[in-house]
Amino acid sequence: MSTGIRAQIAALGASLFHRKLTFGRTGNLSVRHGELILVTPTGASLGDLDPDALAVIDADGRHVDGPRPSKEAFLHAAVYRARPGAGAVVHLHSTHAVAVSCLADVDPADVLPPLTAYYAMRVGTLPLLPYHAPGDPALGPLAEDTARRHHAMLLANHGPVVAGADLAAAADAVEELEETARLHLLLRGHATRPLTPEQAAALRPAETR
Ligand SMILES: O=C(O)[C@@H](O)C(=O)COP(=O)(O)O
Ligand SMILES: [Zn+2]
Repeated sequence: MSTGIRAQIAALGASLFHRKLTFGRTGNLSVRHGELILVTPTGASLGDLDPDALAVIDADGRHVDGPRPSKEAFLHAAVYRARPGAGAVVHLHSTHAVAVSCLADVDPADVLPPLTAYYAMRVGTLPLLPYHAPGDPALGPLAEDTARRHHAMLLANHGPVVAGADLAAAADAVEELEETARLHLLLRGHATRPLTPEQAAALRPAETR
């Protein structure tokens, strides 16, 4: 499968890891290539991916080739099935988004307010999916259903999962999500003035139109 895509996955993994957007051996990345999906192997550090050692799965999440895929491969496959326009999926344990995923007083239909235009453009709405242990396939149907309406979702007590037309778009969105989570926590206890529903709707991400 394309060496260019493999190199892009490794380069993005290193960039995310070195900017501390995920830690240790957390997070996973995937890219759709025709009928198949290239996904990071389980137990790998995103900071040290070998482009020649990525797993290949099919649309049902079944292992086709390469090393053992991420334990979230079923989740990536579910998002691709729900979103025919998605070309890449990114899952991270980015600190502020994880912190927000642990808050008790959030609206599970939309966890973060549209504090900035870029958040409204790149993320839009962010549903919270109930806690499941990492790799629990029971999350698959729920993620698939949610992904039909949302390209970004937050796994409770875990982290974000974001789809994009390509890796760059998915990375832009997950980075914006992380920065907005950080702003949201910085602003807790302060009166804030998010975008109005009309202002946010006018900037709704193309992925959700
Ligand atoms: O949180 C987890 O365990 C996974 O969601 C994760 O981030 C890393 O798992 P692998 O992709 O199986 O290494
Ligand atoms: Zn995870």
